[in-house]
Amino acid sequence: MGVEICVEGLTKSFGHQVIWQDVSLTLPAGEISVMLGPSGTGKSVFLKTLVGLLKPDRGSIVIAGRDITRLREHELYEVRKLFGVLFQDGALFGSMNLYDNIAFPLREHTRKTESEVRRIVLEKMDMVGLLGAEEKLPGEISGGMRKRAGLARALVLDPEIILFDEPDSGLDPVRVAYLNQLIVDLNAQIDATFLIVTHDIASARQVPDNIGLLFRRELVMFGPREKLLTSDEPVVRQFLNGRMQGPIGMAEEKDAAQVAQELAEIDRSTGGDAVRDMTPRLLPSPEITRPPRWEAIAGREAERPAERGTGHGAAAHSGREPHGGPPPKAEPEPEAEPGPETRPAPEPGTLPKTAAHPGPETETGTGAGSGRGARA
Ligand SMILES: Nc1ncnc2c1ncn2[C@@H]1O[C@H](COP(=O)(O)OP(=O)(O)OP(=O)(O)O)[C@@H](O)[C@H]1O
Repeated sequence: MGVEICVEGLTKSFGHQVIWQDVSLTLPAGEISVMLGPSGTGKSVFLKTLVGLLKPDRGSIVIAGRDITRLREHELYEVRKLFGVLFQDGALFGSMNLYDNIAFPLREHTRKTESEVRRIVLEKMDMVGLLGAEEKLPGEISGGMRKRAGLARALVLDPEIILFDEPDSGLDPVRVAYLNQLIVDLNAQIDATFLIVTHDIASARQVPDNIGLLFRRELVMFGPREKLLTSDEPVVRQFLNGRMQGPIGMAEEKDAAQVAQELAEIDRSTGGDAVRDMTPRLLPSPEITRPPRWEAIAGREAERPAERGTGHGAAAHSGREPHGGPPPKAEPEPEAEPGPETRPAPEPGTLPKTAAHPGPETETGTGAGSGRGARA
């Protein structure tokens, strides 16, 4: 089972620039949480702070009973063993084939024999639908495959927490749909605590148990998905509907009168309720054995059949089926996709260090809605 992360009064600045202040939230063990926010609001900084790569100015981050903001570097190293991180571009080493990229953390941080390494690498490649692509170089495959290779590498040390930094960036909507299904399937299989930073509203509406929103140097809200999807908070409504009308401006904040006028206009044109759709939850693929937590979620979803596919819910926001469809393995990815995703690989030392940390087999039963919010 994944571990809970309890953040209290967290503040981070660079020089005089406050990135965010007094952030408090709890990422419930084993649940999927999404962090949203306009560009530059410090979502990536938040992820890096959680994993101990950046030090906050104030506040605490308690993981498995330890406040990681107070740990020394060698103690942090132990805590980082709990984490797997999927970086935006997969952060693969360009000169290594996928097999060696995925084996890298095992060879670096464990004493496993090559036959054990092989078993684990192939198991994780199978989980992300990449079996058969072991010999490919990162530059020879599509952006979607690179993300999945990065995910396989994040999985090899059996993390209890997985951080995803914009997993959908640079992917077309179909690849995003497959990746979302993979994320949900993995959560049902490995039961780790997931935190996803994304700009993709459709993903944010369907995938998580909890949603948070950073804006104006604050955590505006963090709480159960249902609560944010039906929220009256203008920033939340604007962001979850991808609208220009609302407090979030192109480059700078709008004045209050303009915001009030825009919101009144939306309410006039929509009757005021168009933004509060309960998008159906994405469920694990049929072939995945659902642990009790997901059984409970599926049960709750089944209780609202009338809402499925009606109004401006999932259909309007994502254009995709909420669940089902072929598993990620069946994804027909083009193999070569030169483009912005092909970036120089980072130096080995820049990756957060992780190591084997198998968790117990027990299932979490917390269910959606146990996230403790800033103001939710
Ligand atoms: N190491 C650093 N030193 C100084 N400033 C930094 C550093 N890292 C990030 N910043 C600043 O912190 C702010 C938040 O950056 P961050 O990348 O976390 O935003 P973000 O919300 O993830 O943005 P995006 O959605 O565009 O990826 C930016 O103004 C950035 O320039």
